This record gives sequence, structure tokens and C-alpha cells, in this order.
Amino acid sequence: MIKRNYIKNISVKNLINKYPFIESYLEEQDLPIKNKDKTLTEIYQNLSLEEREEIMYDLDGFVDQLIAYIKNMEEFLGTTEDRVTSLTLLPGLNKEGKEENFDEITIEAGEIVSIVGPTGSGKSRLLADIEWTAQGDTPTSRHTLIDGQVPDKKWRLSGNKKLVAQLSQNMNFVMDLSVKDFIRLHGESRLVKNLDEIVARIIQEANELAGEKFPADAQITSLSGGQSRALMIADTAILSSSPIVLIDEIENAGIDREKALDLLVGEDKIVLMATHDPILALMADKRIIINNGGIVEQIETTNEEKELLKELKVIDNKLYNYRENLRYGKQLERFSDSDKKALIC
Ligand SMILES: Nc1ncnc2c1ncn2[C@@H]1O[C@H](COP(=O)(O)OP(=O)(O)OP(=O)(O)O)[C@@H](O)[C@H]1O
Repeated sequence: MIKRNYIKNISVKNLINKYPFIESYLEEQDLPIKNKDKTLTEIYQNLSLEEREEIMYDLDGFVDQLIAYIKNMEEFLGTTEDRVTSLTLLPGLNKEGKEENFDEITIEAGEIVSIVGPTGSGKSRLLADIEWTAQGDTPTSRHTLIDGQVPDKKWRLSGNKKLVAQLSQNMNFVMDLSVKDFIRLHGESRLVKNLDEIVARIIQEANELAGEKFPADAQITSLSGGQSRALMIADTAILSSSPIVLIDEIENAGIDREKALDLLVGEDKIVLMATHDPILALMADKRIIINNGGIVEQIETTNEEKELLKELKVIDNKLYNYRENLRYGKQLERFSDSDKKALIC
């Protein structure tokens, strides 16, 4: 809630610092701001009667309009400070119309949850329910809560402030721009302040995720599937304001999956990922098991499983090295004794 007195009594310089987009708004109002250290109250007091009639007849009315403008712009840019701290799922019905087997599932910001289940079991349906903030009005009759409350309709209707960012398996760029210009364009549309810094950070993080590095001036259409995915993950983590990220099958993307998750969770997002990969599933804090259209269980990742994860990573790393050797035309060699020890013992 932006207070009228706060806006009236803070210097115009600080006001613009906090809400950079109001600079052009104030210019359009023809407000004579010669000294930006002055507050709106002081500027109003110095206006002649004629100027007041033309520009700012009533200080409170002017400030209320300015506050409405700030709110609209923040809504548009997705920078409102009402962050999402939790997502709750309430049970619906499975494909046979039977009630799902849980009371409620709450996922907090910064948590990773995996969704596992056979093909056709309803994983995408669950993601779609979350995206639509289901209120008993989807085929599963599930309900969702945001921060423990029935979600605001803005999540469904707003085109800009999206609840959910989706990273899907298939990604095709239809524009031909350099990586730098593409990310810049996104940053500009979000009116970010330190654009150069943000663009450089996204490209650097994407390169840390991608197996094969790419320069900032590479054309986006020339990126490989894994590189495109890495770029979109870094972009989503750093530039997207959506508090929930849904990831579909990150495993085939040829990127550093652990770093990708760290990056997304580090930005305090709620991450849900549909996966068949045990390494990814165990990296999550818990996993939701789906069968026949319904959630049948939620399992917290145990300490034993976290230990198993370390062992699986040894195998994964070994396989990764085989893939790399294969790619670079090397002969593949059998396990050494120390490999066997590390893998089997
Ligand atoms: N509880 C439900 N009630 C009715 N229909 C459902 C329910 N859950 C899922 N479905 C429907 O079942 C079909 C398959 O579900 P979905 O595509 O979500 O499966 P999936 O697990 O994502 O499959 P895949 O692994 O192949 O991507 C969809 O048409 C979906 O709308």
C-alpha cells in the first residue's frame, strides 16, 4: 500500500529512484521540476495560482492519480511487492471420480517439488491446474490456494504478471536476433534498471549451464536445444517475475541440471518439475506421485535418498564422460578398478 503522505513528502529525486517510470509521467504533466531535491508538496507550494489551475489544482488529487499510475505500472511490469510465499493444492477427483488421497499439499517459496508418474497419468494436467489457479473448474475438480487464500483473479487475467513461467521441452525461436539483443529486448520490456548488468549476468549463467559455451553475439536460432534451454532457464530465473516455475522434462536438455535448479531456487521461486529422472527427483525436497489422474502420495526425500543421490551422481558423471568421449571421437574404455570401487562399493 503506497501512502499518500509518503509520496507527498519524499524528494522527487528519491521518488524517481524508487519508481523510475514516473519520470516521463511527471514530464508529461508539465510539472516545473527545476530542483529534484524538492518534494511534491514544496513544488505545489511554489506554484502560482495560474499554474495550479493548469497543472496541479489539488495536491492530494494529483498524488492519488500518481499512486494509481504507479500501481498500474507495477502490475504491468510484475514488480508489485506482494510476493507469493506458498502454493497449496487441495484434493480433487482422479479419472474414475474417486477423491485424491491427501488432505492438502503446500509448497513454499524456494522449494523444489518433482512430479512423477506413468505416461498419461495426469502430470501435465496438474501443472495446468496450477497455471489456471484451479477452483474446482478443471477436469480434476482440484482447488489451489496462493498464500493460503483463494487466488486473486488477476493471476488468470493479467497477461503480464503471470503466476507461472513454463519451461517446456520443445523450444523454437522464431526471431533471428543475437543472444544479447534478444535478452535486452526482454529486459527493456520489463523496464529493468541496470539492463547491461542483467543481460551480461543472464548470458554468463546460461553459459555455466550449457555444455558447449556460446558468445553473446551468437544468433539465437543457431543455438542448440541445450543452449536454448540454458538461456531460457537463466532468463526465467533472473528476469521473469513469475513466482512459480514449471519445468517439463529437463533431463534431455543437455544442461547442468543441478546448477539450473540452484539458479531457479536461489531466486526464491516455487519450482515444480515433471520428471522420470531419479537424480532430479531426489534433488527435490519432495515428490508428488500421480496415477490414474490423481495424486496418490507425496514423499519427502529422506536422508538415505540424499546419500543415494551422491552415488547416482557418480554414475551420472561417468555416463557424462562416456557421452563426451563419444562426441569427440574417442575410444570408450572399460571401467578401471577404481571406477568399479567408486561405482559398486
Ligand atoms: N483427474 C482427472 N480427471 C479427468 N481427466 C484427467 C484427470 N487427470 C488427467 N486427465 C486427462 O488425462 C489425459 C492425460 O493426462 P496428462 O496429459 O496430464 O498426462 P501426463 O502424465 O502429463 O502424460 P505424459 O507423461 O504422456 O506427458 C489428459 O487429457 C488429461 O486432461
